[in-house]
Amino acid sequence: MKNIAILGSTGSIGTQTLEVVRENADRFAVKALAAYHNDQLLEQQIQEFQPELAVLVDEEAAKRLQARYKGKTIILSGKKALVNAAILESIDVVVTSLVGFAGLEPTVAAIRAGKDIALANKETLVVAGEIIMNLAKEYGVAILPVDSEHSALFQCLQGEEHEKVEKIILTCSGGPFRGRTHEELLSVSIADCLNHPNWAMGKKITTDSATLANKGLEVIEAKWLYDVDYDQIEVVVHPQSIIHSMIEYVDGAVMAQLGVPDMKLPIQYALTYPHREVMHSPKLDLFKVATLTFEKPDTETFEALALAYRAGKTGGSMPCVFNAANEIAVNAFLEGKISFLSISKVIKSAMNNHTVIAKPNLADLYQIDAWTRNFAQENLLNFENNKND
Ligand SMILES: NC(=O)C1=CN([C@@H]2O[C@H](COP(=O)(O)OP(=O)(O)OC[C@H]3O[C@@H](n4cnc5c(N)ncnc54)[C@H](OP(=O)(O)O)[C@@H]3O)[C@@H](O)[C@H]2O)C=CC1
Ligand SMILES: CC(=O)[C@@H](O)[C@H](O)COP(=O)(O)O
Ligand SMILES: [Mn+2]
Repeated sequence: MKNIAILGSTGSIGTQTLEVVRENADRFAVKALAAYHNDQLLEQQIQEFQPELAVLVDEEAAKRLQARYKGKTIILSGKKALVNAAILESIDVVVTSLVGFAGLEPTVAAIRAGKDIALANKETLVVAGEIIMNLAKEYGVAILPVDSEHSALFQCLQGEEHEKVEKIILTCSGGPFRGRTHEELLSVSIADCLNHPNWAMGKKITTDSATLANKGLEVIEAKWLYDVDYDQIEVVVHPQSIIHSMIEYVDGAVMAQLGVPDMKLPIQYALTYPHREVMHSPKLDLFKVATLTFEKPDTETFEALALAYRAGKTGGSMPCVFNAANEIAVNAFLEGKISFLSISKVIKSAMNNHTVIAKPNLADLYQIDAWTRNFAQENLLNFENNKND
């Protein structure tokens, strides 16, 4: 029996992780659940999975739940309680399915407590990839990728010599605005942006997919997971999202992992690794798919991808700035405060105004994250007047 904690259990990855657990009740037990403020859904999850501990970061939501709930699960609140969930004695693996920089602190704590990490929260690796990978080595824990592309790469690497990797080919759906011009993007709505062609996901990552910031975050995530140079990571737009990524080896062989777009496979593989287990989800029908196509990404129109490469290649604290500015800009876009095209402008402006620290420690990263959020927030509206940029 593997005991798991799910940080972000009420979200897209969190609920799909619970589906995997439900279908493998003889293999997995849920010992800790955590969410931000969705007390209603968390309560249902507590009733069904009976964890030892449940956490709501939002104090008011936690009070509501504590007032209603009469069972044995301990309910804690606040940011620090996320760490309690991540380091609970009985846990073997922590699924990091919460969004954004908030994933960093509990992930670090979980690694230091010797827990394996099933990593969906890519922002953690973007911000602190070197620190996380070194900590994982030091504490002998596994970082198991949940992100579909990185799981595909992980699967393509099994049984192969890592030093024989020539390049990583990261596939990208292109998002809902693939093929659109700058002019056409001036007036896109929030609803258009949240209409991803292939995946049903949380709002933040869906917006990132539309700007191609998601692929940028994934380039940096791949760099740290698989220890390659940025020049070895190529992004290929593949609108069908059937090939989840590929590895080209030194002899020219290209290994790919294919499947229907369904996160339950990468989630289950991260939890059952090194074994494969039966899944009852729909399987790939190549006759139905019929055509797989590939295009170059348009990084002039979708500048966030180019900015992510720049942040990654600059290194040090710059990816932290990219991430924080993106988080602020995406929130502002989703609240209707800025236009779609301003998202990448906010990121660029924060990066241009940052003095890089070459080897930031965790304390530096917290400071830089806070500086960037503040800078981005104060400059959000600077770009709104120049709609024709
Ligand atoms: N969805 C997908 O298919 C994929 C997602 N990912 C990555 O997985 C992560 C989760 O994405 P997704 O599931 O789509 O996101 P969702 O928005 O659907 O869910 C986020 C979850 O995290 C909780 N949460 C949000 N903010 C905080 C916080 N500050 N502290 C604690 N908990 C918090 C939410 O709680 P509440 O509901 O209470 O607000 C919710 O449970 C992201 O890093 C994303 O990039 C990677 C690949 C695919
Ligand atoms: C399911 C998953 O892993 C997402 O990160 C997905 O890849 C988003 O798709 P695109 O960013 O390629 O549009
Ligand atoms: Mn992905």
